[in-house]
Amino acid sequence: MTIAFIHEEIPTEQVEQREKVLSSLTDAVRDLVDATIRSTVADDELDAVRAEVEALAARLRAAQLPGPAGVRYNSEGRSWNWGNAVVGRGNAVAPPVDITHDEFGSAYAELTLGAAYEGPPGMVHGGVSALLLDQIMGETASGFKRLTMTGTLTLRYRRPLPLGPVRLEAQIDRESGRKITVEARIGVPGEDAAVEATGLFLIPSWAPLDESAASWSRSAEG
Ligand SMILES: CCCCCCCCCCCC(=O)SCCNC(=O)CCNC(=O)[C@H](O)C(C)(C)COP(=O)(O)OP(=O)(O)OC[C@H]1O[C@@H](n2cnc3c(N)ncnc32)[C@H](O)[C@@H]1OP(=O)(O)O
Repeated sequence: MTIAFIHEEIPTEQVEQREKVLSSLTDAVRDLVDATIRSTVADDELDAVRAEVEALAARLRAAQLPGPAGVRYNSEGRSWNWGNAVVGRGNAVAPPVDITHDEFGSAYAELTLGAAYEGPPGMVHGGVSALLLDQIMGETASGFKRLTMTGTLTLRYRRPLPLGPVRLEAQIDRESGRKITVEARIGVPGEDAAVEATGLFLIPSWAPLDESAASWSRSAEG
């Protein structure tokens, strides 16, 4: 098995410009998804919109990567993972989340979950809560200083979480060698947690304990 981080020598300024433009497109596509779910226009109008959307997809397919976007990095230490299912700037399926790391071992995020993330009527899908928690916990364990992968994630769904504004928080609870235990929660801001999580994150045996993306890539391929 190879987990490859891709070295691509694009200047950071250019990466950031591309990310800005791509993020705007992603936001527009998210809006399209929400509009599609909630639209009540007539069937022939839905059909006309479908034709226009297909034409837009064909324009984007004029130049494509051969596969998924992967995780890329340049020699200035800038990395980007625009296809990531949770934080990918080019991924409109991903919830619109920005994770803040206030200090090593602690992170939080606030975002609004709309119609695209519904499970029980009017409530956030339990898998969406798990998705967001896994990402914030993994980033907290990693701190972008070391590669961590989810080993075991345990969730307790204490109460339904309404669609709308939500807040996530995560902290490292303890660590021992390659094992990092993280505690986290998601809920309505200012209220008791709707979902509490405990996760065991592992620094894989093939990865260095504390290194850069370049060495993760060499270790993973080697
Ligand atoms: C840009 C960068 C962004 C960096 C920011 C990153 C944010 C990422 C957030 C998203 C995270 C994901 O979705 S990650 C994707 C989901 N997770 C995965 O796909 C992981 C799949 N599993 C694996 O690849 C592997 O099993 C590993 C890496 C987890 C462990 O393999 P290993 O390193 O060879 O470890 P191994 O020798 O087997 O075991 C070492 C010790 O850990 C224990 N152990 C092993 N597996 C588990 C387990 N699943 N749960 C509990 N404990 C386990 C063993 O019992 C042993 O304990 P002892 O005998 O020593 O006591």
